[in-house]
Amino acid sequence: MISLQFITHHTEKYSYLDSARMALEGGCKWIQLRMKEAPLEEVEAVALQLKPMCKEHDAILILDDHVELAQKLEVDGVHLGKTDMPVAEARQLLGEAFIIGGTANTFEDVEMHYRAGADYVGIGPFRFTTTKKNLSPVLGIEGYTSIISQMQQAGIQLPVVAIGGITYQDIPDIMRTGVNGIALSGTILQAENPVEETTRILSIPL
Ligand SMILES: Cc1ncc(COP(=O)(O)OP(=O)(O)O)c(N)n1
Ligand SMILES: Cc1ncsc1CCOP(=O)(O)O
Ligand SMILES: [Mg+2]
Repeated sequence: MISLQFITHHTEKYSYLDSARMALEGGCKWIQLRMKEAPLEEVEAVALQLKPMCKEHDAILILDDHVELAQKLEVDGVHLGKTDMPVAEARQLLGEAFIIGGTANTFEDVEMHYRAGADYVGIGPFRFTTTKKNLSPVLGIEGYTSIISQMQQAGIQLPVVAIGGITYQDIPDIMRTGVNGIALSGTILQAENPVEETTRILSIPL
């Protein structure tokens, strides 16, 4: 089965928690609670509701950005970008048991996260998306092919999750570049039935 990380978002129809619930009901086993611009107390309140839901579905729960909160709530890990706590510092604080992901847009970013002890890298964006502001340059298929090939040449073995504007149709081509998984938000939440869309995506043959 395809490795799918669902990134929470809120829309006119759905709350952050609804978005995660639908992905879990569709069979997703990895949720990233991403609540940009929400106060920490609000992130904590949603995380406290989401943690037992993820446990019930045997799914991993990581938080976007909030290292101390991840530690306090004993969720599974965090995802960190350029303006967040550095991966090495988060590793010091959290220890080996927590999953730590880092954002990359170039091979140099991947190398840095690898040396710092990240468990995976989220490489993107694949294409333009409105889900995130201040996007790095879009990578397209060529971008992933190039970064994966540089990783192989450098002997860097680190799971890669592709992210950013990815739709159902894109997945087979992206997976063929050698990435290990896909992170999605908008394409699931904009589907007529997000639960069914999650299941449909997870059923894509590898
Ligand atoms: C899997 C994954 N990859 C990349 C990102 C982007 O993280 P970051 O650069 O910190 O940006 P924000 O998500 O915090 O806006 C991600 N969240 N997940
Ligand atoms: C968090 C993040 N980082 C790079 S693109 C992105 C948003 C992914 O969401 P979508 O699948 O809706 O483009
Ligand atoms: Mg961040």
